[in-house]
Amino acid sequence: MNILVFAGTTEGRLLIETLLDMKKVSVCACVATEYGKEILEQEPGENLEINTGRLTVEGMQQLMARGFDMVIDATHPYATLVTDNIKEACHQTNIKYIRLLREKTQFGSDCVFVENTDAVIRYLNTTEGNVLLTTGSKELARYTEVRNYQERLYARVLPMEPVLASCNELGFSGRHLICMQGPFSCELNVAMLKQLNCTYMVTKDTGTEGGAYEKYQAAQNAGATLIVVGRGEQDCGMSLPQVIQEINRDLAMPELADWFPMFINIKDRNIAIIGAGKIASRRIRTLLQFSCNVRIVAKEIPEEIKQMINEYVNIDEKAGLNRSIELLEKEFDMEDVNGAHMVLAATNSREVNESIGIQCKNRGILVNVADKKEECDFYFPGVVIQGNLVTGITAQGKSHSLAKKGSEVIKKALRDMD
Ligand SMILES: C[C@@]1(CC(=O)O)c2cc3[nH]c(cc4nc(cc5[nH]c(cc(n2)[C@H]1CCC(=O)O)[C@@](C)(CC(=O)O)[C@@H]5CCC(=O)O)C(CC(=O)O)=C4CCC(=O)O)c(CCC(=O)O)c3CC(=O)O
Ligand SMILES: NC(=O)C1=CN([C@@H]2O[C@H](COP(=O)(O)OP(=O)(O)OC[C@H]3O[C@@H](n4cnc5c(N)ncnc54)[C@H](O)[C@@H]3O)[C@@H](O)[C@H]2O)C=CC1
Repeated sequence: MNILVFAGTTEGRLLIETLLDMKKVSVCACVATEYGKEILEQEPGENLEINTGRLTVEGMQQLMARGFDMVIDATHPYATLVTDNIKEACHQTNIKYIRLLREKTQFGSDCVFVENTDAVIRYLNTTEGNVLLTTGSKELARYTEVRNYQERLYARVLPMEPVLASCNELGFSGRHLICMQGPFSCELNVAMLKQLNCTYMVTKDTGTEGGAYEKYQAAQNAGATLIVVGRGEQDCGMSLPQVIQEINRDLAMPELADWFPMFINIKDRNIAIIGAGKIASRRIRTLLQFSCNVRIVAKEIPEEIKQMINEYVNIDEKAGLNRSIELLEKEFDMEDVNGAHMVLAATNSREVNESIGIQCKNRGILVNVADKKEECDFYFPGVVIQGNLVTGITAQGKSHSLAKKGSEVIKKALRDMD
């Protein structure tokens, strides 16, 4: 089973460790930063691949096109934008999405709960006293809206060069900036609160793994008030044991294929290809290696296809083959598929392809619609021929690039065969 994990968090690391201990599981882990990679502390090996860098939705889709059984989103509970992007990419590529979410911390009613950073700033502006900010560097700029922020606020951030620079730029420096990597024990938090004389501490609900409970205890011990910023809409998800249970259930299920390979005799059968672009020409090249009659219909037929046809006509003549290869340079109409046993709709017009699909189905002609798998009666496989061996491979419409890779592997394997 191939699992794509968006990680970079403690629970992501725990999940990956558990997955790598399971048999039959390969993991591709995506982390946004080098720091996230360090958290992982895992050496890439046969069952683990690590990708570093922030991906766009398109980048995620491209990666997912390699064919994964599921995607587990173990990004930070406050990383709402990344989560939206991962969900969108899963939706586009039709891959199962699971949100791994840390459990919420059980804070007492002596905390102040606010919905977002705006609300923290509003609240702090109604109070006095020093504040220890433990919400990270990303939203630090917003906190400059707190009155006397350079005197009142103390920021605790990760010890990374760019983070330090941006904090300094905002006016957080010297005693007011603590660059340190957690985990922070209750005692350490208490010591910091006391040393800096803080009466407030701001945190997100980063869950047990994020040390939120240690902050709560510390605030209580140091006589400070903990201000908790909510998670917004990110409340739905599974815990780590639930995710593992789900994967184990999927592993136990037999994998049933929907597409059965079948070899049919197309000698002297009529095959019509509508369109003569990049996709059609790839398929024409494949079909010409079979003994079927071929009719190509396209508004414009590129010179290279005409040349390819001429070469085949010559080969056919020499070999005494009596099949027809026709080129019709015209706008498509339904007359063009009269007598066809099989049709490939590969124009660049959705409307034309859809209409070809519908009309062929109505007339009982097997049809392939290159831009919409749901409208296909059959898929065009990756075809490799060597002597009497004919192979066709499909990834069942789940990953076109996987089908392509499979064909390449077969081609090489057959070439290397004695
Ligand atoms: C379902 C199927 C139906 C059918 O057409 O028969 C289909 C559908 C679609 N393909 C799309 C895209 C791409 N397909 C390829 C490659 C191949 N696609 C092939 C077959 C199939 N493609 C059928 C079964 C697939 C399966 O087995 O899983 C191969 C095997 C045979 C061949 O085409 O010759 C050949 C690889 C073999 C080789 O190269 O050797 C590439 C890569 C490339 O071109 O380099 C891309 C672009 C990159 C990408 O998206 O990954 C789109 C979106 C179009 C859009 O966005 O407009 C759809 C529409 C949809 O999914 O609904
Ligand atoms: N199944 C697959 O593997 C893939 C499918 N596609 C899809 O396949 C389709 C074709 O892609 P390309 O070959 O790259 O397009 P293209 O733009 O290279 O070629 C389109 C062809 O259709 C012809 N055409 C357009 N309207 C026509 C009409 N009314 N009558 C006759 N001919 C007409 C044009 O003359 C041209 O030859 C697109 O819809 C694309 O989304 C794209 C990538 C891979």
